[in-house]
Amino acid sequence: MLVPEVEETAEDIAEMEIRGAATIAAAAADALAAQAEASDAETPAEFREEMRSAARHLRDTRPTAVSLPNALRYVLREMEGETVSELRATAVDAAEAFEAQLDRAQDDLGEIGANRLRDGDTVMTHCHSTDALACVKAALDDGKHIEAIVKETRPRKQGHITAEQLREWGVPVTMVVDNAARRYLDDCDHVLVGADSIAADGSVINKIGTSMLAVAARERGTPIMVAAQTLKLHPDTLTGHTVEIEMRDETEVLSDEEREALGNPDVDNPAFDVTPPRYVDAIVTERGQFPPESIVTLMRELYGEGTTEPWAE
Ligand SMILES: O=P(O)(O)OC[C@H]1O[C@H](OP(=O)(O)O)[C@H](O)[C@@H]1O
Repeated sequence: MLVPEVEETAEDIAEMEIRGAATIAAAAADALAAQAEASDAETPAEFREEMRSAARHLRDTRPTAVSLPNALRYVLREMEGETVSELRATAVDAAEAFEAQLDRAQDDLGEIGANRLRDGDTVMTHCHSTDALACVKAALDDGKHIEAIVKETRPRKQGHITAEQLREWGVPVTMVVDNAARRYLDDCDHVLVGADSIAADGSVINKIGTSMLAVAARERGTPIMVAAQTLKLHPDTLTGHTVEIEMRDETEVLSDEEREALGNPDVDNPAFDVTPPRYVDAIVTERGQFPPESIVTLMRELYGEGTTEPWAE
């Protein structure tokens, strides 16, 4: 019943071939459009059930980045009609509209974030975030000179992706291991990170190590800026739900051979952590910059008091 694009996208998200909250959201919307286009469902009910099933399959890949369910929700909600062809057309249009909105939001967010960066500033980054990099790009486009201290970000070293992108834009980059962050904070004007989810109390759920970085940055007096388009706002947290932290495979930390050589210790590999709002100076969205404690007002405006699960069986 599921088209190959849905199966492939789900596998690529789970394996992190497709990664980064915004990129995952766009790929999921694309996969739903592919399902709609290739479906051979004969009745509207059958078509709707196929789309719900595709959404469930995509949603079950990774639990933490809310952009994934937010993308699926957007497409399923916009899908309407009395016939299969109407449902198909509205689903495909919705996926396109979603992706266009996502690109626009990232551009707008970048412009706003760039206002915080002055000519000559140095930013410290953690992991790889397209929303965070959009702020640097907009600052560069404004003619500002920006330098970067890029944290490696173990265990998957996504700092390498950030370094590569920044070098491509001509930004001088210094790579450091994660443990060197505090030593270099005095040389930085901002800590700049993305987010996988933002909770209603302003907590930021981002790549493991963000909270340690934020605590150290607060202690050094370096401002912490989180770039997160509104797609990252987690509506379930309005009704008291918490955000599930993904635990990834232990072999990302130690290979089987390394582990055996150490006498088979237990290994935990949480992919994300929670940074409390008191360690964050600003959450930059496409709707403006917010102190973390006031993000709930924007969340209510956009999502009401919570959300439904349009993919439920
Ligand atoms: O949406 P954008 O800003 O690109 O990325 C947001 C976040 O997604 C990534 O998670 P992962 O690498 O998928 O585990 C990082 O934690 C990054 O900060």
